[in-house]
Amino acid sequence: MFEKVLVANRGEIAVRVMRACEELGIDTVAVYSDADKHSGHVRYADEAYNVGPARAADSYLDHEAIIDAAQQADADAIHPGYGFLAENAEFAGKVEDAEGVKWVGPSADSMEQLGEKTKARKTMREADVPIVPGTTDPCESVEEVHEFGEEHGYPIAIKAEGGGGGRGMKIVRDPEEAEEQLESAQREGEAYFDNANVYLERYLENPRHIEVQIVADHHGNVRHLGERDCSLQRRHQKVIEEGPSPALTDELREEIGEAARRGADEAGYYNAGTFEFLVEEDPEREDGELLGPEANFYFLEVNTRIQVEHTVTEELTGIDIVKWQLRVAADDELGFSQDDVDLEGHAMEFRINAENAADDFAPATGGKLETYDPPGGIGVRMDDALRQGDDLVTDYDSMVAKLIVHGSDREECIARSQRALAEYDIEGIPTIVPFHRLMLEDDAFVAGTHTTKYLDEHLDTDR
Ligand SMILES: Nc1ncc2cc(-c3cccc4ccccc34)c(N3CC[C@@H](N)C3)nc2n1
Ligand SMILES: [Ca+2]
Repeated sequence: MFEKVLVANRGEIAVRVMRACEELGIDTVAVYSDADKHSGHVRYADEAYNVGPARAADSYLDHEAIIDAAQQADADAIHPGYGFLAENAEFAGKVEDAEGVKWVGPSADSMEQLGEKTKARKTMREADVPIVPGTTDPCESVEEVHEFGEEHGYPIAIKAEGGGGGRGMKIVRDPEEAEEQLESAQREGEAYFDNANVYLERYLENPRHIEVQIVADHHGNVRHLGERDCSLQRRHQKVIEEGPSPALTDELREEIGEAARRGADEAGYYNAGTFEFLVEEDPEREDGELLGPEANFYFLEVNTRIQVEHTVTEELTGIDIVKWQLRVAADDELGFSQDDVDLEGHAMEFRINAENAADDFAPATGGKLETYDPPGGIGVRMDDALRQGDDLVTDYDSMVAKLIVHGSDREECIARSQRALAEYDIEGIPTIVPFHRLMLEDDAFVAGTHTTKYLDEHLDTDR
């Protein structure tokens, strides 16, 4: 096992990874930009290295600065967390090539193969995993869009091959829009992902967003750790994630989990990853009625990294996913079989963003944590890097903490979440805690019938 690991990230995920290291007896190295000199992840680490100025491109995204810090610290491995360089195949390759430093994540090859959506779709098709009906090669012309529309009907989703998370996705609702949307998707692909290739999918109007956690080692062992339902989103940003999904029967749950496992196996994937699916809602579904094996589910894309919401799966299974990432990177075999994976109860994760929900979720522009008094008690987990008196760092992502709650069932989880959110006392910066308190009283959310569009359709009007 590694003796020292550098965490190439900041905030809550950096502390999360360092906690796993501590428990494995591994020394921790933090990197920080000038803006994070007094931040929580620096306080937590055994040693810390400045990697540059506040601008992420000159610090957290600077490949050489991070690798230099790892070599200065004589670290055995680099864990990227999520965001920043976590899915950057070029960086992963450089780390693997750097003398004596291991990459804690999937192979650079996997990141390329599965990060490129058309390739990922081809691989899934090989593994008999249903993919969203559409193309697996780049779309070259607007005629192709029209032909696709003739065959599959409208609406059509035009997606950037290098895209993900909703970036570079355009919807074509009738033939006249095709040319403009095609060019726009190609331009965005070029601008955001340096890849103008786009592909076509039938656009599902009101799906649920279900994702399956995968953990796999270098010895061919591939496990799925059940699903998370990420349907409560606002402008493609997840707000509350939960597991198990309140909409699936055990049968459909097992089918989707096994499909993800099969897909990961086919791709020769290792370390932690998430396979995203869309599940078509049945508009006539009544309260309490669940989506059974007759429901359609389709592979969407793979996230070749640990995700923000991995905590939901950890609370349901009792499996520390980050520790397994470290063990797998050190060439250990997975210490559990698929049958050992057992989901217990219900869990929800509330992203605590420093944003003002009343002002269209505008990110805070600064502030000091005059009061920081997070909740506790049975079934309540706080993942953050904050303490009272901290100045808010606003140079990066607005998510400052995660509240994860576990209960014996969804009802207890909701009641416990309401109790925890009522206890959560943060003064000095705006956060979306009040918004989460409201969500827990929303009929559709409490019934679990909300789909991916629910917030976008309801927020911009009545709140
Ligand atoms: N063919 C097809 N049909 C419906 C889709 C619906 C989503 C989607 C997924 C999750 C939340 C959404 C919110 C508004 C609009 C779309 C979504 C979607 N996403 C959004 C982010 C990225 N993970 C892929 N792709 C889709 N693709
Ligand atoms: Ca994604």
